[in-house]
Amino acid sequence: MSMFSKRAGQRQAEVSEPVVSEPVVSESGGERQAQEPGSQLLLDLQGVSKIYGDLHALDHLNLQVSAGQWLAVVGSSGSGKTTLMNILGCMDTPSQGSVRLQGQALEEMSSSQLTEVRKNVIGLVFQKFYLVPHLTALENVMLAQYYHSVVDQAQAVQALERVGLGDRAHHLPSQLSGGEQQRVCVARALINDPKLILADEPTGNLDEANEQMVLDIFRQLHEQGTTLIVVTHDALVASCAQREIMLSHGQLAGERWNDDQARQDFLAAGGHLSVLAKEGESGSSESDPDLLTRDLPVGFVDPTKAAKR
Ligand SMILES: Nc1ncnc2c1ncn2[C@@H]1O[C@H](COP(=O)(O)OP(=O)(O)OP(=O)(O)O)[C@@H](O)[C@H]1O
Repeated sequence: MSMFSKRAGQRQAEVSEPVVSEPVVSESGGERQAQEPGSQLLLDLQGVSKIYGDLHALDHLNLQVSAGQWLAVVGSSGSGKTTLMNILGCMDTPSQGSVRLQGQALEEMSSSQLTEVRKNVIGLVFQKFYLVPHLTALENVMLAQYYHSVVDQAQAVQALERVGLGDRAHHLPSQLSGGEQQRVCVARALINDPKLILADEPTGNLDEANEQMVLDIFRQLHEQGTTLIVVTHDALVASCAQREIMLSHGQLAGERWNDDQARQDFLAAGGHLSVLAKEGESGSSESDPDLLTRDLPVGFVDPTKAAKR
C-alpha cells in the first residue's frame, strides 16, 4: 500500500501535489520578516540544526505549523523525528537556529519560562514516558495533575472516561493491556488542555481497535482546535493528518497536504510552503526553488528509499 493511501471516505485529499515550491525567504533574498501581527502560526522553526559530533540529527530545518493544524512527521529510522519532537517539546535545544512558539523564541526563554510552556502549552504522548507501575491509572493521571498544580480527581476520572477507560481507573498498569496503558498516557497528556499535542509513535504496538480509539481522540482534539504533531511509521496514521512531512537525514525531504482547506488556512495564517533542501547541500533550500520540481523526493512514497538518496 502506498505511503499515502487514503482511508475510504476521508476528507478531500490533494494527492496530485506532493511538494510545493514557495520560497521561505523574502523576495529580497534576505531573512524572512518577523511574524506579521495577527498571524496564527503556532510554531516557526528557522534553520534548526541539532549536531552530535559529525552527525546532523537535524540539518537546517525550516518548518512552520499553524494553530489547529494536524501534522504527521514521517521518515526512516534515524531521520531526526524524535530529535525534532524533543526540541518542540522544550526537552532539548537546537545547536543552531530558532524555534518560535506562539511568536516567542524558545532560545530566549529562561528555564522557568520553558517549564511554564511545558506545563501550560504542551501535552506529550511519548512512548518512553512510562506509567508509574505501582500507581493506578487514576493515580497516574492525578500525578500529572500534581505536576500541573491542579489536583482534581473528578477531572482525572473524566480524562480517563474520555479515552474509554472509566471502568479501568483503579487498575495498575500491569493489569492493563498495552493499548489501555497507551490510552492512559493520552489521558495524562490531556489534563492541562494543551494547545499543542506532541505524540511520538502514539499507536506503535497497538492493535487496530486501540489504534482507532487513539485516532478518534486525536480527531476530537483536532475538531476542538488543538494542534497535533504526530510522529509515526504507520502510513494510515499519517494519512489522517492534514499535512505530512518527511524527514531524511535531518532535512525536509517531502511535504504533502491531505486537506486543501488546511493548506489555505496555513497560507492565510502567514505560513510559507516548504522548500526542500538539495541533496548534500545543507540549508540551501531557499537558493533554487526550481530544484523542487526536478529533484522531487521519490522517497515520499517510500521513506526507506528517501533515506538512501
Ligand atoms: N544524544 C545523542 N547523541 C548522539 N547521537 C544522537 C543522540 N540522539 C540522537 N542521535 C542520533 O541522531 C539521529 C536522529 O535520531 P532520532 O532519534 O531523532 O531519529 P528518529 O527519526 O526518531 O528514529 P526512529 O524512527 O528510529 O525513532 C540518529 O542518527 C541518532 O543516532
